[in-house]
Amino acid sequence: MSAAEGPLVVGVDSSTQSTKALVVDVATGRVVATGQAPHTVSSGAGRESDPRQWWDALCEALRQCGEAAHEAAAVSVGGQQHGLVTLDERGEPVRPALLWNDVRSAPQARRLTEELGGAKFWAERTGSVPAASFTVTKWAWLAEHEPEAARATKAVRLPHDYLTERLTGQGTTDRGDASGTGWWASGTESYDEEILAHVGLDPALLPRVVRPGEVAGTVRDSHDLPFSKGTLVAPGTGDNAAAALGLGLRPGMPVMSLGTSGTLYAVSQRRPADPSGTVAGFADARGDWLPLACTLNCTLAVDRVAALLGLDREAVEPGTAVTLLPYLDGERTPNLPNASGLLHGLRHDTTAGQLLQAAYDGAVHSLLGALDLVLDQDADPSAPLLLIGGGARGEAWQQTVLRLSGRPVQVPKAKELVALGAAAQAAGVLTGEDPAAVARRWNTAAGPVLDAVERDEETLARIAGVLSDAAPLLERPTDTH
Ligand SMILES: Nc1ncnc2c1ncn2[C@@H]1O[C@H](COP(=O)(O)OP(=O)(O)O)[C@@H](O)[C@H]1O
Ligand SMILES: O=C(CO)[C@@H](O)[C@H](O)COP(=O)(O)O
Repeated sequence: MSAAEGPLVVGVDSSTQSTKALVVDVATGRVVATGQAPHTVSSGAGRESDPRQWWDALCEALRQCGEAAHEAAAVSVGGQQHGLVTLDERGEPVRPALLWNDVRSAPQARRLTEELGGAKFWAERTGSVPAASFTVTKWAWLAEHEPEAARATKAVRLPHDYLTERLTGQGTTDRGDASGTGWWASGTESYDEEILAHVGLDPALLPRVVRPGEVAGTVRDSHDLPFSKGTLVAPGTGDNAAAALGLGLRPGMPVMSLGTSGTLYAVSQRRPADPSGTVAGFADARGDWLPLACTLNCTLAVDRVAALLGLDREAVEPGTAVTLLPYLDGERTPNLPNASGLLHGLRHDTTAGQLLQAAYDGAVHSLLGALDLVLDQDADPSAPLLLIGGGARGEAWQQTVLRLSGRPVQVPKAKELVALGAAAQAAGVLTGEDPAAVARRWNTAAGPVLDAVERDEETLARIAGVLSDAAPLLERPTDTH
């Protein structure tokens, strides 16, 4: 491998299942070294992870990157959104973090929405109607169910803030990740004191919101740190906002990300405020907006169905009239936190491969319903849908998205767009460039475009019909939730 042409930067993706780190050459975008280490997430009623494990995974991923990581001039961390990290006076976790896909705070989400002026108030004030994923509902759950833990909390952080702080020693966040808390007012771009007072959270416990392009700090002097002292640390952001940077996204370019979560989003210059709650009105990491819909059941749910059927994930068969709503973890889009998986239309001649195809269809249907909502009205309807995340590598996912969207689908060759976006942000603080322009210079979105096929309206209508007819069942809690 030839020597790097420019300075090196590190981009990190600390997502739900693992941490990935890339060392990237700023001049060319060439990935010089990579590393990856897994996390564990609790099963059962909640979804929790120990933040210290994210740090250990980061150190391990960087160790795998070798000497190149030590040579990096700047680093940035992208992380799974929304998770509630509670720290004591020594900066140690009070308890494991409550993750974005933990639906135990659904009652608090409903209650907060009602208590503070309803869905319209929340959408206009924070950009989003809080669902169980939002940090504010998790804090309300903690205060109600574990008041001693809430009292012991001396700092509240998001996952990417926690890792950034361990690098710099300073509590910081950015507008992209702050916009997923439910306590950040999108109109004024500041913490919302009324909402914070309502949930009994002292604003002094929150991190400073660093501006796009501003340096969050430098790597502090500590023997366990994998970087050289003085390495610049960029603000970092939530993983979806990082991927938007990593694609060099412009308004009108829709993205579907297929990972633990399914997400569908676009960049917009208009501040979103959807009172239906389908679209979250996130900020992006540059100064624009990132209207986004998110599902709780994506690659893990479909892989689980494949495992139950004893099939390889690619062993799908066409021609099904079966509907499978794969809501194994409850669901956020549509907002059905108590739901479980539902199967309708099973016949003697239904094959296992058709059942598997129905799981893919159900997962993709939930996301595509938000496509027109995340795009600006003047967006070109024939622009390709960018497909990213681990699932984008799968033929069955690609073909399902192609058939149900009716759009061309572009699959970027670059695999780790969240980590690349973080690297582009790190490059930005080093050179003063716009991170999205850095990513465009690196040509990160390049990849094959699959031609559009006629949209499968029949399947979309069948799934929508089952969803609507089964509403009372899907709202009913099952024993394990
Ligand atoms: N070739 C593939 N085909 C389909 N799915 C894949 C493939 N490779 C990985 N995946 C899926 O991608 C998921 C991980 O995606 P990723 O975007 O890394 O997740 P996250 O960021 O949520 O941790 C796994 O659940 C796995 O099922
Ligand atoms: O909650 C959301 C977005 O609102 C999720 O997209 C999380 O940010 C988790 O991301 P992955 O680990 O699936 O990438």
